[in-house]
Amino acid sequence: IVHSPSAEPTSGSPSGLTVPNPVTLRPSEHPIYASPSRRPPLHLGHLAIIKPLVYLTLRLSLPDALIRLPSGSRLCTRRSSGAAAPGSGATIFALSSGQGRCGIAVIRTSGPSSGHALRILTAAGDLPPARHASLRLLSDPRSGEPLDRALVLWFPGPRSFTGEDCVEFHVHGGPAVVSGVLQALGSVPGLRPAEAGEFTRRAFANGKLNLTEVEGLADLIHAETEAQRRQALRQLDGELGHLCRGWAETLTKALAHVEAYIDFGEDDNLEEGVLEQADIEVRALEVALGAHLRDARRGQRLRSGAHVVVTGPPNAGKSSLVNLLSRKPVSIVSPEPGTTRDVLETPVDLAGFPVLLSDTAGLREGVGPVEQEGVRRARERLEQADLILAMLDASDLASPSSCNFLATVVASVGARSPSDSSQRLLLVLNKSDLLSPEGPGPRPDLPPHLLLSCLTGEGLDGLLEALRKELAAVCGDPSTGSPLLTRARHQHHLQGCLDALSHYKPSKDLALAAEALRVARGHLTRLTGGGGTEEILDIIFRDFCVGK
Ligand SMILES: Nc1nc2c(ncn2[C@@H]2O[C@H](COP(=O)(O)OP(=O)(O)OP(=O)(O)O)[C@@H](O)[C@H]2O)c(=O)[nH]1
Ligand SMILES: [K+]
Ligand SMILES: [Mg+2]
Repeated sequence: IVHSPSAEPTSGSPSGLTVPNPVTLRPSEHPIYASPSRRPPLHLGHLAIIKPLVYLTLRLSLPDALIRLPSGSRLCTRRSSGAAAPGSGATIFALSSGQGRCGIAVIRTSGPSSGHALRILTAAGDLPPARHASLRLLSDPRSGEPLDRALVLWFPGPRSFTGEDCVEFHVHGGPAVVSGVLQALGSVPGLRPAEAGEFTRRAFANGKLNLTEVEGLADLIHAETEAQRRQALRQLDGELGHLCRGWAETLTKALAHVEAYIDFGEDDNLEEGVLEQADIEVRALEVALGAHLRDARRGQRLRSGAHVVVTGPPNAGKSSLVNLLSRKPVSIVSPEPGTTRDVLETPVDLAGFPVLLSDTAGLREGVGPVEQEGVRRARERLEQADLILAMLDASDLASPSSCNFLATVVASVGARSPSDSSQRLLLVLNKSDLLSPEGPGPRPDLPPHLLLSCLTGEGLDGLLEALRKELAAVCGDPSTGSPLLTRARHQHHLQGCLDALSHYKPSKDLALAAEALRVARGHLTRLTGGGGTEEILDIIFRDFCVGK
Protein backbone atom coordinates (compact mmCIF):
# COMPACT_ATOMS: atom_id res chain seq x y z
CA ILE A 1 0.00 0.00 0.00
CA VAL A 2 1.43 3.28 -1.05
CA HIS A 3 1.07 6.01 1.46
CA SER A 4 0.51 9.19 -0.41
CA PRO A 5 3.12 11.87 0.27
CA SER A 6 0.47 14.44 -0.40
CA ALA A 7 -1.20 13.68 2.86
CA GLU A 8 -0.12 15.84 5.69
CA PRO A 9 -0.40 13.90 8.90
CA THR A 10 0.64 16.57 11.34
CA SER A 11 0.72 20.31 11.10
CA GLY A 12 4.51 20.85 11.28
CA SER A 13 5.14 17.99 8.88
CA PRO A 14 8.75 17.00 8.25
CA SER A 15 8.34 17.62 4.57
CA GLY A 16 7.87 21.26 5.50
CA LEU A 17 4.63 21.50 3.63
CA THR A 18 3.12 23.80 6.19
CA VAL A 19 4.21 27.32 5.81
CA PRO A 20 2.70 29.97 7.98
CA ASN A 21 0.37 31.95 5.83
CA PRO A 22 1.55 35.55 5.73
CA VAL A 23 -1.54 36.97 7.36
CA THR A 24 -2.76 40.47 7.40
CA LEU A 25 -3.10 41.59 10.97
CA ARG A 26 -4.59 44.75 12.23
CA PRO A 27 -2.34 46.43 14.76
CA SER A 28 -4.78 45.73 17.57
CA GLU A 29 -4.71 42.01 16.82
CA HIS A 30 -1.01 41.67 16.81
CA PRO A 31 0.56 39.84 19.73
CA ILE A 32 3.11 42.56 20.19
CA TYR A 33 0.29 44.76 21.39
CA ALA A 34 -0.82 42.25 23.95
CA SER A 35 2.65 42.11 25.45
CA PRO A 36 5.04 44.68 24.07
CA SER A 37 7.93 43.13 25.94
CA ARG A 38 7.87 39.96 23.84
CA ARG A 39 10.15 41.27 21.15
CA PRO A 40 12.14 44.40 21.91
CA PRO A 41 12.44 45.71 18.40
CA LEU A 42 15.24 48.25 18.41
CA HIS A 43 17.80 49.90 20.60
CA LEU A 44 15.92 52.99 21.39
CA GLY A 45 17.50 53.78 24.68
CA HIS A 46 17.30 57.51 24.34
CA LEU A 47 13.79 57.59 23.09
CA ALA A 48 12.10 60.57 24.55
CA ILE A 49 8.54 60.02 23.48
CA ILE A 50 6.39 56.97 23.18
CA LYS A 51 5.02 57.65 19.70
CA PRO A 52 8.10 56.54 17.75
CA LEU A 53 8.25 53.33 19.75
CA VAL A 54 4.73 52.36 18.83
CA TYR A 55 5.40 53.41 15.28
CA LEU A 56 8.59 51.43 14.93
CA THR A 57 7.19 48.41 16.69
CA LEU A 58 4.38 48.40 14.21
CA ARG A 59 6.65 48.63 11.26
CA LEU A 60 9.03 45.99 12.47
CA SER A 61 6.40 43.53 13.45
CA LEU A 62 4.03 43.84 10.57
CA PRO A 63 6.10 43.83 7.42
CA ASP A 64 3.28 43.12 5.04
CA ALA A 65 0.36 44.26 7.04
CA LEU A 66 -1.99 47.04 6.33
CA ILE A 67 -0.76 49.74 8.62
CA ARG A 68 -2.21 53.13 9.17
CA LEU A 69 0.73 55.30 9.99
CA PRO A 70 0.64 58.23 12.35
CA SER A 71 2.02 60.81 9.97
CA GLY A 72 2.49 60.66 6.22
CA SER A 73 1.85 57.05 5.39
CA ARG A 74 5.14 55.83 3.98
CA LEU A 75 5.00 52.12 4.51
CA CYS A 76 3.23 50.50 1.63
CA THR A 77 -0.05 48.77 2.17
CA ARG A 78 0.34 45.52 0.37
CA ARG A 79 -2.01 42.60 0.56
CA SER A 80 0.13 39.63 1.55
CA SER A 81 -0.95 36.88 -0.83
CA GLY A 82 -1.21 37.24 -4.57
CA ALA A 83 -3.27 34.10 -4.92
CA ALA A 84 -6.77 34.09 -6.22
CA ALA A 85 -9.39 32.77 -3.87
CA PRO A 86 -9.81 29.06 -4.41
CA GLY A 87 -12.49 27.93 -6.84
CA SER A 88 -15.59 29.36 -5.19
CA GLY A 89 -16.45 26.42 -2.99
CA ALA A 90 -16.44 23.76 -5.70
CA THR A 91 -15.19 20.34 -4.73
CA ILE A 92 -12.74 18.93 -7.25
CA PHE A 93 -11.68 15.36 -7.92
CA ALA A 94 -9.06 13.66 -10.09
CA LEU A 95 -6.91 10.63 -10.52
CA SER A 96 -3.70 11.70 -8.80
CA SER A 97 -1.51 8.71 -9.62
CA GLY A 98 -0.25 8.02 -13.13
CA GLN A 99 -2.45 7.05 -16.03
CA GLY A 100 -2.63 3.45 -17.17
CA ARG A 101 -2.78 0.03 -15.59
CA CYS A 102 -1.12 -0.12 -12.16
CA GLY A 103 -1.38 -1.90 -8.82
CA ILE A 104 -2.99 0.91 -6.90
CA ALA A 105 -4.43 4.15 -8.18
CA VAL A 106 -5.05 7.17 -5.97
CA ILE A 107 -8.09 9.32 -6.60
CA ARG A 108 -8.55 12.37 -4.48
CA THR A 109 -11.00 15.14 -3.82
CA SER A 110 -10.63 18.58 -2.30
CA GLY A 111 -13.35 20.96 -1.18
CA PRO A 112 -16.28 21.26 1.19
CA SER A 113 -18.29 18.35 -0.29
CA SER A 114 -15.42 15.87 0.14
CA GLY A 115 -16.87 14.35 3.32
CA HIS A 116 -20.30 14.11 1.74
CA ALA A 117 -18.86 12.34 -1.31
CA LEU A 118 -17.00 9.90 0.91
CA ARG A 119 -20.16 9.07 2.84
CA ILE A 120 -22.15 8.59 -0.35
CA LEU A 121 -19.61 6.30 -2.03
CA THR A 122 -19.11 4.19 1.10
CA ALA A 123 -22.86 4.17 1.85
CA ALA A 124 -21.98 4.99 5.44
CA GLY A 125 -23.47 7.48 7.85
CA ASP A 126 -20.16 8.18 9.56
CA LEU A 127 -16.87 9.41 8.24
CA PRO A 128 -13.86 7.19 8.97
CA PRO A 129 -11.38 8.44 11.58
CA ALA A 130 -9.31 11.33 10.24
CA ARG A 131 -5.92 10.54 8.70
CA HIS A 132 -6.29 6.77 9.13
CA ALA A 133 -6.47 4.26 6.33
CA SER A 134 -9.79 2.38 6.45
CA LEU A 135 -10.93 -0.45 4.23
CA ARG A 136 -14.34 0.31 2.67
CA LEU A 137 -16.54 -1.05 -0.06
CA LEU A 138 -17.12 1.65 -2.65
CA SER A 139 -20.31 1.51 -4.65
CA ASP A 140 -21.97 3.60 -7.29
CA PRO A 141 -24.46 5.92 -5.56
CA ARG A 142 -26.90 5.73 -8.48
CA SER A 143 -27.08 1.99 -9.03
CA GLY A 144 -25.70 0.72 -5.75
CA GLU A 145 -23.38 -1.48 -7.79
CA PRO A 146 -20.11 -2.33 -5.97
CA LEU A 147 -17.07 -0.68 -7.57
CA ASP A 148 -14.08 -1.79 -5.52
CA ARG A 149 -12.88 -2.61 -2.04
CA ALA A 150 -10.57 0.33 -1.35
CA LEU A 151 -8.58 2.11 1.29
CA VAL A 152 -10.04 5.50 2.05
CA LEU A 153 -8.39 8.37 3.90
CA TRP A 154 -10.22 11.35 5.27
CA PHE A 155 -8.26 14.59 5.76
CA PRO A 156 -10.50 17.25 7.27
CA GLY A 157 -9.17 20.76 6.51
CA PRO A 158 -7.08 22.64 7.30
CA ARG A 159 -4.71 19.75 8.00
CA SER A 160 -4.59 18.52 4.44
CA PHE A 161 -2.49 19.10 1.35
CA THR A 162 -4.78 21.83 0.02
CA GLY A 163 -5.97 23.10 3.39
CA GLU A 164 -9.53 22.11 2.44
CA ASP A 165 -11.40 18.90 3.31
CA CYS A 166 -9.75 16.18 1.28
CA VAL A 167 -10.40 12.50 0.63
CA GLU A 168 -8.09 9.94 -0.92
CA PHE A 169 -9.39 6.72 -2.42
CA HIS A 170 -6.67 4.11 -2.90
CA VAL A 171 -8.35 1.79 -5.38
CA HIS A 172 -7.17 -1.13 -7.47
CA GLY A 173 -5.48 0.32 -10.51
CA GLY A 174 -7.48 -1.25 -13.34
CA PRO A 175 -8.88 1.26 -15.83
CA ALA A 176 -12.48 0.06 -15.26
CA VAL A 177 -12.25 0.55 -11.48
CA VAL A 178 -10.69 4.00 -11.87
CA SER A 179 -13.24 5.20 -14.38
CA GLY A 180 -16.09 3.72 -12.30
CA VAL A 181 -15.02 5.61 -9.19
CA LEU A 182 -14.42 8.83 -11.16
CA GLN A 183 -17.88 8.56 -12.69
CA ALA A 184 -19.41 7.89 -9.30
CA LEU A 185 -17.71 11.00 -7.90
CA GLY A 186 -18.90 13.03 -10.87
CA SER A 187 -22.48 12.07 -10.06
CA VAL A 188 -22.27 13.56 -6.57
CA PRO A 189 -23.74 17.08 -6.54
CA GLY A 190 -21.16 19.81 -6.00
CA LEU A 191 -18.26 17.80 -7.41
CA ARG A 192 -16.46 18.46 -10.67
CA PRO A 193 -13.24 17.18 -12.31
CA ALA A 194 -10.11 19.12 -11.34
CA GLU A 195 -8.12 21.18 -13.79
CA ALA A 196 -4.36 20.80 -14.25
CA GLY A 197 -2.52 21.92 -11.13
CA GLU A 198 -5.73 22.82 -9.30
CA PHE A 199 -4.90 20.91 -6.11
CA THR A 200 -1.57 22.68 -5.80
CA ARG A 201 -3.14 26.00 -6.68
CA ARG A 202 -5.57 25.59 -3.79
CA ALA A 203 -2.69 24.65 -1.49
CA PHE A 204 -0.96 27.86 -2.56
CA ALA A 205 -4.10 29.97 -2.16
CA ASN A 206 -4.60 28.57 1.34
CA GLY A 207 -1.02 29.33 2.33
CA LYS A 208 0.10 25.69 2.49
CA LEU A 209 2.87 26.30 -0.03
CA ASN A 210 4.61 29.45 -1.16
CA LEU A 211 5.50 30.06 -4.76
CA THR A 212 9.04 28.70 -4.65
CA GLU A 213 7.70 25.59 -2.94
CA VAL A 214 5.08 25.19 -5.66
CA GLU A 215 7.90 25.36 -8.19
CA GLY A 216 9.83 22.81 -6.16
CA LEU A 217 6.85 20.48 -6.22
CA ALA A 218 6.47 20.85 -9.99
CA ASP A 219 10.17 20.09 -10.40
CA LEU A 220 9.95 17.10 -8.09
CA ILE A 221 7.17 15.62 -10.20
CA HIS A 222 9.29 16.10 -13.31
CA ALA A 223 12.69 15.24 -11.80
CA GLU A 224 14.52 12.71 -13.95
CA THR A 225 17.91 12.49 -12.25
CA GLU A 226 19.14 12.11 -8.68
CA ALA A 227 20.52 15.62 -8.52
CA GLN A 228 17.31 17.14 -9.86
CA ARG A 229 15.30 15.26 -7.25
CA ARG A 230 17.53 16.49 -4.43
CA GLN A 231 17.33 20.08 -5.62
CA ALA A 232 13.54 19.97 -6.01
CA LEU A 233 13.13 18.47 -2.55
CA ARG A 234 15.20 21.20 -0.98
CA GLN A 235 13.13 23.82 -2.71
CA LEU A 236 9.91 22.09 -1.69
CA ASP A 237 11.21 22.16 1.86
CA GLY A 238 11.02 25.91 1.57
CA GLU A 239 14.72 26.70 1.80
CA LEU A 240 14.73 29.33 -0.91
CA GLY A 241 11.54 30.91 0.43
CA HIS A 242 12.99 30.92 3.92
CA LEU A 243 16.12 32.68 2.72
CA CYS A 244 14.07 35.31 0.87
CA ARG A 245 11.85 35.94 3.86
CA GLY A 246 14.95 36.51 5.99
CA TRP A 247 16.26 39.01 3.45
CA ALA A 248 12.90 40.76 3.23
CA GLU A 249 12.88 41.07 7.01
CA THR A 250 16.29 42.73 6.93
CA LEU A 251 14.94 45.25 4.44
CA THR A 252 11.83 45.86 6.50
CA LYS A 253 13.98 46.63 9.51
CA ALA A 254 16.20 48.96 7.53
CA LEU A 255 13.11 50.66 6.14
CA ALA A 256 11.74 51.17 9.63
CA HIS A 257 15.04 52.70 10.71
CA VAL A 258 15.14 55.06 7.77
CA GLU A 259 11.53 56.10 8.11
CA ALA A 260 11.84 56.64 11.81
CA TYR A 261 14.77 58.86 11.05
CA ILE A 262 12.77 60.81 8.49
CA ASP A 263 9.97 61.42 10.96
CA PHE A 264 11.77 61.79 14.22
CA GLY A 265 15.47 62.20 13.51
CA GLU A 266 15.25 65.95 13.47
CA ASP A 267 13.45 66.07 16.79
CA ASP A 268 16.47 64.36 18.24
CA ASN A 269 14.24 61.64 19.55
CA LEU A 270 16.20 58.76 18.10
CA GLU A 271 19.40 57.37 19.38
CA GLU A 272 22.53 57.81 17.34
CA GLY A 273 23.54 55.17 14.84
CA VAL A 274 20.09 54.15 13.66
CA LEU A 275 20.94 55.00 10.06
CA GLU A 276 24.42 53.54 10.30
CA GLN A 277 22.99 50.25 11.47
CA ALA A 278 20.57 50.18 8.56
CA ASP A 279 23.43 50.94 6.22
CA ILE A 280 25.53 48.05 7.52
CA GLU A 281 22.68 45.60 7.12
CA VAL A 282 21.79 46.73 3.61
CA ARG A 283 25.42 46.48 2.47
CA ALA A 284 25.71 42.97 3.94
CA LEU A 285 22.53 42.02 2.12
CA GLU A 286 23.96 43.32 -1.15
CA VAL A 287 26.98 41.06 -0.72
CA ALA A 288 24.76 38.04 -0.03
CA LEU A 289 22.55 38.75 -3.02
CA GLY A 290 25.58 39.22 -5.25
CA ALA A 291 26.96 35.84 -4.17
CA HIS A 292 23.68 34.13 -4.92
CA LEU A 293 23.39 35.75 -8.32
CA ARG A 294 26.89 34.67 -9.25
CA ASP A 295 25.68 31.14 -8.56
CA ALA A 296 22.49 31.77 -10.41
CA ARG A 297 22.91 29.74 -13.56
CA ARG A 298 23.90 26.62 -11.64
CA GLY A 299 20.45 25.91 -10.27
CA GLN A 300 18.90 26.51 -13.67
CA ARG A 301 21.37 24.14 -15.31
CA LEU A 302 20.49 21.50 -12.79
CA ARG A 303 16.84 21.97 -13.52
CA SER A 304 17.03 22.00 -17.32
CA GLY A 305 20.31 20.18 -18.02
CA ALA A 306 23.94 21.29 -18.43
CA HIS A 307 25.27 21.73 -21.96
CA VAL A 308 28.20 19.39 -22.55
CA VAL A 309 29.77 19.72 -26.00
CA VAL A 310 32.23 17.22 -27.49
CA THR A 311 34.73 18.89 -29.77
CA GLY A 312 38.09 18.17 -31.39
CA PRO A 313 39.76 17.64 -34.75
CA PRO A 314 38.22 15.21 -37.25
CA ASN A 315 38.42 11.51 -36.44
CA ALA A 316 39.44 12.01 -32.80
CA GLY A 317 36.57 9.70 -31.81
CA LYS A 318 34.03 12.33 -30.73
CA SER A 319 31.03 10.46 -32.08
CA SER A 320 32.33 7.23 -30.57
CA LEU A 321 32.39 8.94 -27.15
CA VAL A 322 28.90 10.42 -27.53
CA ASN A 323 27.53 6.96 -28.37
CA LEU A 324 29.42 5.46 -25.44
CA LEU A 325 28.13 8.02 -22.91
CA SER A 326 24.55 7.94 -24.17
CA ARG A 327 24.57 4.14 -24.63
CA LYS A 328 22.86 4.44 -27.98
CA PRO A 329 23.92 5.00 -31.58
CA VAL A 330 23.28 8.74 -31.74
CA SER A 331 25.98 9.52 -34.31
CA ILE A 332 27.51 7.77 -37.28
CA VAL A 333 31.04 6.54 -36.58
CA SER A 334 33.38 5.92 -39.50
CA PRO A 335 37.11 6.05 -40.32
CA GLU A 336 36.36 8.85 -42.76
CA PRO A 337 37.32 12.28 -41.37
CA GLY A 338 34.47 14.78 -41.53
CA THR A 339 31.71 12.24 -40.88
CA THR A 340 29.71 14.39 -38.45
CA ARG A 341 28.38 17.63 -39.93
CA ASP A 342 25.25 18.62 -38.02
CA VAL A 343 25.16 19.20 -34.29
CA LEU A 344 23.58 16.08 -32.80
CA GLU A 345 22.26 16.42 -29.30
CA THR A 346 20.96 13.85 -26.88
CA PRO A 347 19.79 14.14 -23.26
CA VAL A 348 21.73 11.87 -20.91
CA ASP A 349 21.99 11.27 -17.20
CA LEU A 350 25.70 11.60 -16.46
CA ALA A 351 26.59 10.57 -12.91
CA GLY A 352 23.18 11.73 -11.67
CA PHE A 353 23.27 15.09 -13.43
CA PRO A 354 20.98 15.98 -16.32
CA VAL A 355 23.04 16.75 -19.40
CA LEU A 356 22.34 17.77 -22.96
CA LEU A 357 25.25 16.12 -24.80
CA SER A 358 26.18 17.52 -28.22
CA ASP A 359 28.28 15.84 -30.88
CA THR A 360 29.81 18.29 -33.35
CA ALA A 361 31.78 18.34 -36.59
CA GLY A 362 35.57 17.96 -36.34
CA LEU A 363 37.27 21.36 -36.40
CA ARG A 364 39.42 21.90 -39.50
CA GLU A 365 39.86 24.49 -42.26
CA GLY A 366 40.01 24.20 -46.04
CA VAL A 367 37.08 21.90 -46.60
CA GLY A 368 34.01 21.95 -48.83
CA PRO A 369 31.01 24.19 -48.15
CA VAL A 370 28.91 21.55 -46.38
CA GLU A 371 31.60 20.58 -43.91
CA GLN A 372 32.48 24.26 -43.50
CA GLU A 373 28.92 24.92 -42.38
CA GLY A 374 29.29 21.98 -39.96
CA VAL A 375 32.43 23.56 -38.52
CA ARG A 376 30.64 26.90 -38.15
CA ARG A 377 27.78 25.20 -36.26
CA ALA A 378 30.28 23.35 -34.10
CA ARG A 379 31.96 26.61 -33.08
CA GLU A 380 28.60 28.22 -32.40
CA ARG A 381 27.58 25.33 -30.17
CA LEU A 382 30.92 25.49 -28.38
CA GLU A 383 30.11 29.03 -27.24
CA GLN A 384 26.98 27.77 -25.46
CA ALA A 385 28.76 24.94 -23.66
CA ASP A 386 28.83 24.78 -19.89
CA LEU A 387 31.39 22.00 -20.11
CA ILE A 388 33.62 21.29 -23.11
CA LEU A 389 34.85 17.75 -23.70
CA ALA A 390 37.92 18.43 -25.82
CA MET A 391 39.05 15.28 -27.58
CA LEU A 392 42.26 14.41 -29.38
CA ASP A 393 43.61 11.25 -30.93
CA ALA A 394 46.43 10.26 -28.54
CA SER A 395 48.33 8.59 -31.38
CA ASP A 396 48.11 11.66 -33.56
CA LEU A 397 49.14 14.54 -31.31
CA ALA A 398 51.76 15.91 -33.68
CA SER A 399 49.36 16.43 -36.59
CA PRO A 400 48.60 20.02 -37.64
CA SER A 401 44.90 19.67 -36.74
CA SER A 402 45.78 18.44 -33.21
CA CYS A 403 48.34 21.21 -32.65
CA ASN A 404 45.96 23.81 -33.98
CA PHE A 405 43.17 22.57 -31.72
CA LEU A 406 45.46 22.64 -28.66
CA ALA A 407 46.69 26.13 -29.49
CA THR A 408 43.23 27.59 -30.08
CA VAL A 409 40.31 25.93 -28.29
CA VAL A 410 42.12 24.26 -25.38
CA ALA A 411 44.50 27.14 -24.72
CA SER A 412 41.82 29.83 -24.89
CA VAL A 413 39.46 28.18 -22.41
CA GLY A 414 42.36 27.16 -20.15
CA ALA A 415 43.70 30.71 -20.14
CA ARG A 416 40.48 32.18 -18.75
CA SER A 417 40.32 32.23 -15.01
CA PRO A 418 37.47 30.18 -13.57
CA SER A 419 35.88 33.30 -12.10
CA ASP A 420 35.43 35.23 -15.34
CA SER A 421 34.32 32.24 -17.35
CA SER A 422 31.48 29.91 -16.64
CA GLN A 423 32.88 27.43 -19.16
CA ARG A 424 34.89 24.46 -18.05
CA LEU A 425 36.99 22.08 -20.13
CA LEU A 426 38.08 18.45 -19.85
CA LEU A 427 40.87 17.33 -22.17
CA VAL A 428 40.55 13.70 -23.23
CA LEU A 429 43.15 11.78 -25.24
CA ASN A 430 41.33 8.98 -27.02
CA LYS A 431 42.61 5.83 -28.71
CA SER A 432 45.01 5.05 -25.86
CA ASP A 433 44.92 1.48 -27.15
CA LEU A 434 47.05 2.62 -30.09
CA LEU A 435 49.88 3.83 -27.83
CA SER A 436 52.56 1.19 -27.38
CA PRO A 437 52.77 0.17 -23.71
CA GLU A 438 56.58 0.57 -23.59
CA GLY A 439 56.75 3.70 -25.73
CA PRO A 440 56.76 7.25 -24.41
CA GLY A 441 53.39 8.55 -23.11
CA PRO A 442 51.65 11.56 -24.63
CA ARG A 443 53.58 14.80 -24.89
CA PRO A 444 54.75 16.06 -21.49
CA ASP A 445 53.88 19.69 -22.28
CA LEU A 446 50.16 18.94 -22.54
CA PRO A 447 47.70 20.49 -20.10
CA PRO A 448 46.08 18.11 -17.57
CA HIS A 449 44.27 15.35 -19.45
CA LEU A 450 42.66 11.94 -19.22
CA LEU A 451 43.50 8.86 -21.27
CA LEU A 452 40.63 6.93 -22.81
CA SER A 453 39.94 4.24 -25.32
CA CYS A 454 36.44 4.25 -26.72
CA LEU A 455 37.36 0.97 -28.38
CA THR A 456 38.26 -1.01 -25.25
CA GLY A 457 36.46 1.12 -22.64
CA GLU A 458 39.69 1.65 -20.74
CA GLY A 459 39.71 4.95 -18.85
CA LEU A 460 35.93 5.31 -18.99
CA ASP A 461 35.49 5.06 -15.21
CA GLY A 462 38.08 7.79 -14.69
CA LEU A 463 36.33 9.97 -17.26
CA LEU A 464 32.93 9.48 -15.59
CA GLU A 465 34.39 10.41 -12.21
CA ALA A 466 35.99 13.54 -13.68
CA LEU A 467 32.66 14.38 -15.35
CA ARG A 468 30.85 14.01 -12.03
CA LYS A 469 33.22 16.53 -10.41
CA GLU A 470 32.97 18.97 -13.30
CA LEU A 471 29.18 18.74 -13.41
CA ALA A 472 28.94 19.27 -9.68
CA ALA A 473 30.87 22.51 -10.23
CA VAL A 474 28.72 23.47 -13.22
CA CYS A 475 25.34 22.63 -11.71
CA GLY A 476 26.06 23.07 -8.03
CA ASP A 477 25.71 20.26 -5.53
CA PRO A 478 22.06 20.20 -4.49
CA SER A 479 22.74 18.40 -1.23
CA THR A 480 25.05 21.03 0.24
CA GLY A 481 25.48 24.76 0.24
CA SER A 482 22.88 27.46 -0.02
CA PRO A 483 19.69 26.82 -1.98
CA LEU A 484 20.07 27.36 -5.69
CA LEU A 485 18.04 29.66 -7.86
CA THR A 486 16.32 27.21 -10.16
CA ARG A 487 14.48 29.55 -12.49
CA ALA A 488 15.09 32.69 -14.46
CA ARG A 489 12.24 34.21 -12.44
CA HIS A 490 14.28 33.89 -9.24
CA GLN A 491 17.27 35.49 -10.87
CA HIS A 492 15.14 38.33 -12.23
CA HIS A 493 13.79 39.25 -8.80
CA LEU A 494 17.11 38.99 -7.02
CA GLN A 495 18.72 41.17 -9.68
CA GLY A 496 15.82 43.62 -9.34
CA CYS A 497 16.35 43.69 -5.61
CA LEU A 498 20.05 44.33 -6.03
CA ASP A 499 19.47 47.05 -8.63
CA ALA A 500 17.03 48.81 -6.33
CA LEU A 501 19.52 48.69 -3.48
CA SER A 502 22.09 50.45 -5.66
CA HIS A 503 19.81 53.52 -5.32
CA TYR A 504 19.90 53.28 -1.55
CA LYS A 505 21.95 56.34 -0.56
CA PRO A 506 20.65 57.61 2.76
CA SER A 507 23.39 60.20 3.03
CA LYS A 508 21.99 61.92 -0.07
CA ASP A 509 18.23 61.65 0.16
CA LEU A 510 16.39 59.76 2.84
CA ALA A 511 13.07 59.65 1.03
CA LEU A 512 14.66 58.12 -2.08
CA ALA A 513 16.60 55.69 0.07
CA ALA A 514 13.36 54.53 1.70
CA GLU A 515 11.76 54.11 -1.71
CA ALA A 516 14.74 52.01 -2.87
CA LEU A 517 14.27 49.73 0.12
CA ARG A 518 10.57 49.37 -0.64
CA VAL A 519 11.21 48.44 -4.28
CA ALA A 520 13.91 45.99 -3.25
CA ARG A 521 11.63 44.38 -0.71
CA GLY A 522 8.84 44.14 -3.28
CA HIS A 523 11.05 41.96 -5.47
CA LEU A 524 11.73 39.56 -2.62
CA THR A 525 8.05 39.38 -1.74
CA ARG A 526 7.11 38.56 -5.31
CA LEU A 527 9.75 35.84 -5.47
CA THR A 528 7.90 33.86 -2.83
CA GLY A 529 4.47 34.72 -4.21
CA GLY A 530 3.32 37.78 -2.33
CA GLY A 531 1.84 40.84 -3.98
CA GLY A 532 0.75 41.00 -7.57
CA THR A 533 1.99 37.65 -8.85
CA GLU A 534 -1.28 36.60 -10.44
CA GLU A 535 0.09 36.72 -13.98
CA ILE A 536 2.96 34.34 -13.27
CA LEU A 537 0.77 31.87 -11.39
CA ASP A 538 -0.78 30.65 -14.61
CA ILE A 539 2.66 30.01 -16.07
CA ILE A 540 3.83 28.09 -13.03
CA PHE A 541 0.70 26.00 -12.60
CA ARG A 542 0.77 25.04 -16.26
CA ASP A 543 3.69 22.76 -15.31
CA PHE A 544 1.36 20.53 -13.34
CA CYS A 545 -0.71 17.63 -14.49
CA VAL A 546 -4.36 17.04 -13.57
CA GLY A 547 -4.55 15.56 -10.10
CA LYS A 548 -1.62 17.57 -8.71
N1 LIG B 1 41.73 2.27 -32.06
C1 LIG B 1 40.73 3.06 -31.73
N2 LIG B 1 39.91 3.57 -32.67
C2 LIG B 1 38.91 4.38 -32.31
C3 LIG B 1 38.70 4.71 -30.95
N3 LIG B 1 37.64 5.56 -30.88
C4 LIG B 1 37.20 5.73 -32.15
N4 LIG B 1 37.97 5.02 -33.00
C5 LIG B 1 37.82 4.96 -34.46
O1 LIG B 1 38.17 6.22 -35.00
C6 LIG B 1 37.39 6.49 -36.17
C7 LIG B 1 36.71 7.85 -36.04
O2 LIG B 1 35.76 7.77 -35.02
P1 LIG B 1 34.56 8.79 -34.92
O3 LIG B 1 33.88 8.52 -33.64
O4 LIG B 1 33.77 8.77 -36.17
O5 LIG B 1 35.38 10.12 -34.84
P2 LIG B 1 34.82 11.62 -34.91
O6 LIG B 1 35.74 12.45 -34.08
O7 LIG B 1 33.41 11.68 -34.58
O8 LIG B 1 35.04 11.95 -36.44
P3 LIG B 1 34.37 13.14 -37.31
O9 LIG B 1 32.90 13.15 -37.03
O10 LIG B 1 34.67 12.73 -38.70
O11 LIG B 1 35.05 14.40 -36.92
C8 LIG B 1 36.43 5.35 -36.30
O12 LIG B 1 36.91 4.44 -37.23
C9 LIG B 1 36.41 4.72 -34.93
O13 LIG B 1 36.11 3.36 -34.96
C10 LIG B 1 39.60 4.17 -29.96
O14 LIG B 1 39.49 4.39 -28.76
N5 LIG B 1 40.60 3.36 -30.42
K1 LIG C 1 34.97 10.01 -38.54
MG1 LIG D 1 31.80 12.33 -35.60
